[in-house]
Order: sequence, then structure tokens, then C-alpha cells
Amino acid sequence: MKPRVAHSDFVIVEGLTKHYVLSGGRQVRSVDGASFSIRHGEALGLVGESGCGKSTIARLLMRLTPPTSGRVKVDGRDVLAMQGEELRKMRRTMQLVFQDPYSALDPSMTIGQSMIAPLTQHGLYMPGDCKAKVLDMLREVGLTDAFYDRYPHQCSGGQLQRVGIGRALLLRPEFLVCDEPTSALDSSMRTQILNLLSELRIRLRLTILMITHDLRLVSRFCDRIAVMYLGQIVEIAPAADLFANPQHPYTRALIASSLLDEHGLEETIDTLHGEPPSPLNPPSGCRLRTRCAHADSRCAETEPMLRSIVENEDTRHFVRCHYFERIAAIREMQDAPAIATG
Ligand SMILES: Nc1ncnc2c1ncn2[C@@H]1O[C@H](COP(=O)(O)OP(=O)(O)OP(=O)(O)O)[C@@H](O)[C@H]1O
Repeated sequence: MKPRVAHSDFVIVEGLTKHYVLSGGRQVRSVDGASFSIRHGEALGLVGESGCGKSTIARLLMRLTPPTSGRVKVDGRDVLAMQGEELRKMRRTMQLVFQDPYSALDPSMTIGQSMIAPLTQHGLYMPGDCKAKVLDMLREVGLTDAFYDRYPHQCSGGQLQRVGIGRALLLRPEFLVCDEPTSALDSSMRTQILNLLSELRIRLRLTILMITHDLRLVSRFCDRIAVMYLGQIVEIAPAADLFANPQHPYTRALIASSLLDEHGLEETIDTLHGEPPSPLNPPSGCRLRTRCAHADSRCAETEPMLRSIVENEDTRHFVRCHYFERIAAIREMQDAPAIATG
């Protein structure tokens, strides 16, 4: 069961943009004007094809790379403006769980040494208490005390991911960004790690951004889902709403292709054709237009905005699509009462 979430935005991201500048001055538009919010205790999924900019968003939120522009507020504080001690303290409350737990650990250090390092760095506990805290955390993530003295190469992928989660949680963060935390694992390990994260999320009242290309994972784990295409967020909706009532042609194609994979279905009208264009040279107007069956001249000329699709603010369903706007306008005209004449 998903926990109830408090109705206040804990994380607010506005117009977040990252253009990497290559030698010769060409720009990779990895993230372009991403805006979203995450309520306190909520899990937001961020999905999209490889290369659409998901990990760049994680790196921007964690201040691992500077943005080109935009704002990030966590618990009311402007994360991108922070410096020095304030930034160091903030970093403790925001932790990243990596896709590949092996590369996140130093192979020459034992698990215990790797887990104690951030504790010592942040001075959270007296040095004599650190080992006991690490052992408590190992148990909390389902590992025995014996793992304290093991080296990464003596652990399986699932065990290492438990270590990675434990290491992030030792600093008692409030906001966890999980970047493909299960994609390096086999399916039974994947389920175990997801169950562990679900349980810890409730127990520790964590706010989570779950980055993945696995739609089944987000449908099980997340309250809301943001769909990304070529650097932009194209749809955000509550998870159940997104699957029952997807609006953006890209979201519909993603859901259709995951069903194709799962059930071996025939190709449907909602599948996209071709590969995504390069973020070095994205299409004008709507970025999906070169692959979208519904695109017309307006899609090439003007960029659609991310707009709320319902009056009821609580539903929080947003779409960035001219085709959706056309269809919605037609439906509105059809639903309007006829004006009596004569
Ligand atoms: N340091 C960098 N310099 C130049 N381009 C970069 C850099 N980092 C990422 N990119 C480019 O930015 C785009 C977005 O990359 P990103 O890793 O954020 O995508 P992603 O959606 O996380 O993909 P994946 O699921 O494969 O990890 C890609 O085209 C990538 O090549």
C-alpha cells in the first residue's frame, strides 16, 4: 500500500535547464526547462527513453553539475544558491542511490569503512558510535553484521545495492533520488530492493524521486509520474491516472511499448517510429513532432507548454501537446449545450 502524503510541496523545480557546451561551441540540450514538484512523503517517478535527460536532472538536483538556468527549492530553501557550510548540510539531507552500486563503492575499502566515511565526514555521531550505527543500518537493509568486514567483490549485486541504500540512509536524508536503482539487478533482486525501498520510505517518511525507464516499477512504487522526452517533461499525472488515461502521444507510445514487451502484442497505432533526434539539434516546436502521427504545421512552428488538463488542481495532471489541446477543444465544443435559435 502506498502511504498517504502530506499536501505540501517539499521539492520544487522550476525551468531547470542544462546545456552542455562541447568543444567548438555546439550545445547538448540535455534538460530544457523542466518544472515539477514533489510533495512531502511523495514518490515521483521520472521516466523516458535512454538519453532523454533523467540522470542529468538527478545530477542537477544533487549539485553534481551546475545548471544553465532554473531553480530548485527543497524544504523552502534555494538549493542552487547554497554555498559552503549551508550546502554541506543540505547535501546530507539529499542523497543519491546509484544505478551501479559497485562503482559507487571503493573496491579497496571494506563495506564498514565505506559506510563510516560519510558519517565521519558529516560529524553526525561520536567516532566511537559510528560502527554501531553502521551495524544497525546493515540490519535495517536486510544484511548481517558479517558484511561490515567484507569487500565489495565479496558481495552480490543485490547485496551491494542494499549497502548503497544503507549508506545513503545513514545520513538520515529527507529526500532520496534513486537513479535506476534496480536496473543492474535480476528480476527477483529487483523485487526485493523495491520492497525494501517501499518499506523504508514509509518508516523513514522519505520524499523520493525515482528515475527509471521501467514503467512497471514506477506504477508499483510511485504516487505520480513525470514523463520526459528529449530534455523536456511532456506529461505529469498521478500514477493510476497516467496508466488509465494517458494523454500525450509519447506517454501512450511508452505504455504501449511496455505492453508489447510484456505480452508480445502486435504493434499498435500508438507506437512511435524512428529513433529520438539528437539533443544537439532538437526539432523546432514540439520535440516529438518528427515521430508523432498527429503532428501538424502548428507542432513545427510553436513549442507547446505544459498545461493542467483539469480544473481540479488536486488531480495534478499536466500535458505538453498541441494535439491534446485540439482534441480537448473539440470535446469542449461537443459537450457545450446547444444554443436555441429562432
Ligand atoms: N557531460 C556531458 N557532456 C555532454 N553531453 C552530456 C553529458 N552528460 C550527458 N550528456 C548528454 O545529455 C543527454 C541526456 O543524458 P542523460 O544521461 O541525462 O540521459 P538519461 O535519460 O539519464 O539516459 P540513460 O537512461 O541512458 O541513463 C544525452 O544526450 C547525453 O549524451
